[in-house]
Amino acid sequence: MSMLTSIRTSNQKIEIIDQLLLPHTTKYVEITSIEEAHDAIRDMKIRGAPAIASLASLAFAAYIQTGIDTAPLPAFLSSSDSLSAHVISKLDYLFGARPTAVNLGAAIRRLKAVLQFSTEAGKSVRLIATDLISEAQLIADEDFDRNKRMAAHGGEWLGELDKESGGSGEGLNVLTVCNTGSLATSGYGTALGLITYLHEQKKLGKAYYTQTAPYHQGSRLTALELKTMRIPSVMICDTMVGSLFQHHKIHAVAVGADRIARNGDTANKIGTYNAAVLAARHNIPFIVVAPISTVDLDTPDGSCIPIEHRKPLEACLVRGAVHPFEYDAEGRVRQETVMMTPSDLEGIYNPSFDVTPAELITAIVTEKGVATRKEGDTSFDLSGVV
Ligand SMILES: CSC[C@@H](O)[C@@H](O)C(=O)COP(=O)(O)O
Repeated sequence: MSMLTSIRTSNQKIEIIDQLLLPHTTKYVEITSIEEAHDAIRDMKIRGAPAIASLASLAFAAYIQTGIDTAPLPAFLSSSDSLSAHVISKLDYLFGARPTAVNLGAAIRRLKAVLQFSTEAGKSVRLIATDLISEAQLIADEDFDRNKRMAAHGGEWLGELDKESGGSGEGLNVLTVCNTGSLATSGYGTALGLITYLHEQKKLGKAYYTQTAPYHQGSRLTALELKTMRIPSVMICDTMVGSLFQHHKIHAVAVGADRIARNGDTANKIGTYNAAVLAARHNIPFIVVAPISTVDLDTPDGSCIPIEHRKPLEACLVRGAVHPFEYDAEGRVRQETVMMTPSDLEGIYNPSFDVTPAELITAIVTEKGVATRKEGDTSFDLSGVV
C-alpha cells in the first residue's frame, strides 16, 4: 500500500515534505543544519509529535557526523568537556521549538543520557560522538516498527470490544482528529495507523476525520493520506462531531497524543477534548494511541502540561489552492493564503492543543499493549505499558 513519507534520507542528506504546501504541492526541502530543523518544526513544515522527534534526532546526528568528518576537527570536538557543553546547548535549543509534544523531550533526554554515560565511561571524544549518532539514528528508525505494533494492539483490542458488545460484525467506523499518519511519524502512524491496520485486516467500515481547524491537518493531510492509501473515508467539519454521533454508527474515536500525563490525562490537537466529551455522552469508546515516549511520568496530570499557543494571526488565515485550479510556470497548483476575518481582530484565542481528562479515555494503546482504567477509577495506572 502506497504511503506518504514525511522525512527521507540518503547518505547524509535529510529532506522533509513541506507540510504547509500539502495537499496540493509535494515539495521536499533539504534540512542542512540544526537551526533549519528547529525552524521547520517551529513553523510546522513538519509536525506530529513523533516526526518532530525524528527530524530533530536526524539533524543532530548529521551535525555531529559533519563535525567528525571535518579536518581539522571543530573546537567542540576538542575535548569531552567542550563536546558535552556544546551538545547540551544544541539539544536544549531544539527542545524549545515546540513545547507540548514530549517525544522531542524524550529523545533529548535519551541523547543526554548517552552523552553522560559515554563520557563517564572515559570514552574518546570520537567514540562519544559516534555513540550519540547511533542513538539519534535509532530514535528515528524505531518509530515505524513500534507504530505497527501499537496499531495491531489497538486494532485487535477494538475488534474484541466490538464482539463483546454484540457487534454486528460489520466494518468498524472510526473517527479521528488531526493527522497522526505517516506524515506525523517516521511511518505508518499512531491513531491513523490503527485505522490503517483495521483496513488491512478488512475490519474497517469507514474512517471519519475532522477538518481540524485552524491548521486543517485533517482536511489537508489526513485526507491526502487516506486517499493515497484508498481507505474509505468521510471528512466532517469540526462542528459536526455531535451530529455524526447522533446520526451514524461510530464504533470508536481514535486519536494520537502529544503528551500523556502520569494519570492518563492527554494533550492532543485542539478539538480532541470536544470529541471525547461527545463520545462519552454517546458511549463510544475513546482510544488514545501513542508510543511510550509520549507518556511523561514526570507530569502528574494534565494541568501541568504546557500548552502551546500559536500566533493569533494563524487562526485568521487559511491557505489553499485557487479554485478552479490554476498552475504556475512549473506546473504547480497555485496556492494562496487568504484572511477569513476582519483585519486586526482584538481577541483571538489560539491554543494548539487541549487536554482530555483520563476519565473520558477508554484505553491508552502503546507499543507494549493496551491500558484501560479499572472499574470506578478516573485515572490510569500506566506502569504496565511504559
Ligand atoms: C502521531 S501524531 C500525535 C500528535 O502529535 C497529533 O495528534 C497532533 O496533535 C499534532 O499536532 P501538530 O500541531 O500538527 O503537530
